[in-house]
Amino acid sequence: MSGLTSSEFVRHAAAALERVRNTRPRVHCLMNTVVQKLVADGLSAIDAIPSMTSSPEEVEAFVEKADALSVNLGTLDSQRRTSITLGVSASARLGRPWVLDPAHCDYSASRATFAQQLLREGTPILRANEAEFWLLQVSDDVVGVRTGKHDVVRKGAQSITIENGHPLTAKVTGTGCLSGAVIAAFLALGEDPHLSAASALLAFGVASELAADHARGPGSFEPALLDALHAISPDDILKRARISHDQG
Ligand SMILES: Nc1ncnc2c1ncn2[C@@H]1O[C@H](COP(=O)(O)OP(=O)(O)OP(=O)(O)O)[C@@H](O)[C@H]1O
Ligand SMILES: Cc1ncsc1CCO
Ligand SMILES: [Mg+2]
Repeated sequence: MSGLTSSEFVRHAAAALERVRNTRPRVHCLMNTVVQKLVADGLSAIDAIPSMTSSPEEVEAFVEKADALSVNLGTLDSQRRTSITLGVSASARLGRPWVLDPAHCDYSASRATFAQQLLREGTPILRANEAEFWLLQVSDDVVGVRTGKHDVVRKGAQSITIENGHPLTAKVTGTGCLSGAVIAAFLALGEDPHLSAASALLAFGVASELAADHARGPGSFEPALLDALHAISPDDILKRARISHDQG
């Protein structure tokens, strides 16, 4: 884990949350049409600044203005393919960090092929659920994030496992998509991408636990998660973190 002990990593994550709040990174999202609002609200709640437009004519200008890009393939159509291709190339050209969520690439061979092509542009972070993750190949310099009961953040032989979280998170559509956008906000700090991705997921997992304390089910969990992303403090991370790591 880049030479850090577990407790050093947890302190890094707590401080990274504070830096996201203070620097207010701009995150451009090429997001599926199902969960645009949740993703924009979740980014705003952690004090990042979202933009969501996806027209091919404008995408390069928005990527240029942003500090990081979050790409999601959930509702791919031909215009979105064009916008995503342009956005990802601009990101790689400008050296901006970017995150790929290959949503539902396990349902469609053409989507999986597209995801695999995109992963060759720049040095992205891959954020995927179990089924999607195992379908794609990532090179050793790409950080691969597999979410689920535990989130595993791997780079080459090194991995960090985040045990924080709550099962209700999986009952709200789009929390995985939002976790990818939150990773992009942490990447915008320009720090080690492996640590940034793991820090983002630790903050997200702890926020999920805080939210669950105020929820009666998925319906009340969603707004509680936004409240928790707004309220979560570095201290919550220091007190609640449950992680393990493998140096490979
Ligand atoms: N069993 C579980 N217990 C706790 N947290 C979970 C569980 N399963 C998933 N999560 C959390 O729920 C969020 C969504 O993860 P998931 O792997 O379901 O992504 P996804 O399928 O891409 O979601 P979506 O497509 O709805 O955005 C992540 O923050 C993950 O940590
Ligand atoms: C349900 C669904 N369908 C396309 S995108 C999306 C939300 C993220 O999975
Ligand atoms: Mg998904």
